[in-house]
Amino acid sequence: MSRLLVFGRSGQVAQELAALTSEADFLGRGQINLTQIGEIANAVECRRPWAIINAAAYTAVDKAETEQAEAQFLNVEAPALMARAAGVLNIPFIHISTDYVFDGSGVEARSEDDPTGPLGIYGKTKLDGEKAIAAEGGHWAVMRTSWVFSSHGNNFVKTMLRLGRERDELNIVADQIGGPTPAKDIAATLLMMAEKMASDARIRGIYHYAGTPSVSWADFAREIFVQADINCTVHDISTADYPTPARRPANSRLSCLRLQDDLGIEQPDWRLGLRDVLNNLNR
Ligand SMILES: NC(=O)C1=CN([C@@H]2O[C@H](COP(=O)(O)OP(=O)(O)OC[C@H]3O[C@@H](n4cnc5c(N)ncnc54)[C@H](OP(=O)(O)O)[C@@H]3O)[C@@H](O)[C@H]2O)C=CC1
Ligand SMILES: Cc1cn([C@H]2C[C@H](O)[C@@H](COP(=O)(O)OP(=O)(O)O[C@H]3O[C@@H](C)C(=O)[C@@H](O)[C@H]3O)O2)c(=O)[nH]c1=O
Repeated sequence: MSRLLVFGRSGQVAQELAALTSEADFLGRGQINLTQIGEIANAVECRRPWAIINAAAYTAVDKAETEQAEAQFLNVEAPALMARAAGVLNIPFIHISTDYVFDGSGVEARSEDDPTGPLGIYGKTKLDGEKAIAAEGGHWAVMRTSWVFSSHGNNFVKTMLRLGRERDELNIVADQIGGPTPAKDIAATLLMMAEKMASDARIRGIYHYAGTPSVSWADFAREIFVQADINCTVHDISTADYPTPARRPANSRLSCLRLQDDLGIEQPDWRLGLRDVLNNLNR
């Protein structure tokens, strides 16, 4: 019986996929060098999976501004090679992209067909990755998600838990709004999408999937401190008061109606996902 192939192993989404299924092979940095020509096609050919999920990426938003070549390879070239290898076997390929493909203007939730306009290198390479996958022409889907958190790897929740225990007050950006998304819910949705795609060729293209309700980073931090019972005061600041190498979108709201209509999948309430993550970290 053929298995699922996942690129990525110790990342947030990859670990949550591993927790949900034992019927998959996971290839992280220790198992495959994604920058080595031929390794992706070989890995796919010798395993002959029934579907491929790409959970590997270059995700360091600020560092990408100076490590453009690495970001380009991992976020554009490698996913295109995965899509091509999936096309050869005629199997579904699912990739993950980001709210950072948008320019963040306006206040409305963005739908899949809205114009893009990344503000930094990370977002630009993720957008170019989407386009490169589409150009391969196989049976592909891209899940665009946002503000991912889990008990594994690096994320805003873990940064806030560390800083909140060290300091009495923190200044956090309050004019960037988005949907925090639990990696566990992303993993479950990716598996559902893969299964559905295997039997229904109409499930293809870009799908938004983000947690609800939308909040600012500052309000997200406040909820983390309430749930974790940490005494740290959050002060609202503006993006201009927190300079970073990469610009980030002010409006990261994603409309997730397409996924609801095509697959019946609802947006997760991130506050419940946060409770679950905090419980796991406390175990
Ligand atoms: N984090 C976020 O807030 C968001 C993430 N996304 C997207 O979701 C996807 C998953 O993100 P997330 O789980 O947070 O990512 P992580 O940063 O937690 O994990 C990245 C994964 O990429 C793999 N990887 C990185 N560099 C290499 C390399 N040179 N060769 C092989 N593998 C490599 C890592 O491998 P290894 O297993 O060896 O460590 C790891 O599994 C990405 O496509 C990301 O762009 C979208 C929106 C928000
Ligand atoms: C630590 C800290 C951050 N911030 C701000 C900076 C930034 O605007 C916001 C979030 O910072 P981070 O650097 O943790 O998040 P960032 O790495 O930008 O998160 C993004 O990662 C990539 C991979 C994605 O695809 C996005 O969806 C998004 O999740 O919080 C403060 O205002 N005060 C602080 O003390």
